[in-house]
Amino acid sequence: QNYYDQFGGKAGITALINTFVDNVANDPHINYYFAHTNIPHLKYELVQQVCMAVGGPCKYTGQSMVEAHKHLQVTTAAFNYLAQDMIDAMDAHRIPIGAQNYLLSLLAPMEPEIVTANGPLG
Ligand code: HEM
Repeated sequence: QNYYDQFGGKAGITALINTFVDNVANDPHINYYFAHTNIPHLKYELVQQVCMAVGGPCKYTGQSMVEAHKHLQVTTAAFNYLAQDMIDAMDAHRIPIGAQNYLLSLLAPMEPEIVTANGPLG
């Protein structure tokens, strides 16, 4: 089974992103970043991005990671909390650990494009 199938195809990825965005919305460490965000649009873009990343028949046509985040002052701590919210969502959807690690290995290198601010500890 390829990674796209291990994520449950488009339906599985859509369900995963719904849970992930719910987790972020309920995460007091980072939810304030999304106070002015169009959530349905964000979900749409995330589904396309993750679907394409795991080899599915989708095309991400949203903003670059630099463009989407440059005004947000994202810290490394915020990035790590968001990653944990994704892990929790993948666990909740019983995504196989190998597929989880594959997606995380694609997200981790995006950190330097997204993190633009230092936290209180530098
Ligand atoms: C690897 C990690 C991440 C990925 C793959 C990612 C992906 C995305 C994508 C695809 C969009 C939509 C772009 C568009 O609309 O064209 C977006 C927007 C956004 N992201 Fe991220 N993101 C990540 C990390 C973060 C982190 C750590 C934060 C803050 C804690 C964050 C906050 C936001 C916000 C607030 C928006 C909406 C911006 C707006 O409304 O203008 N993201 N992200």
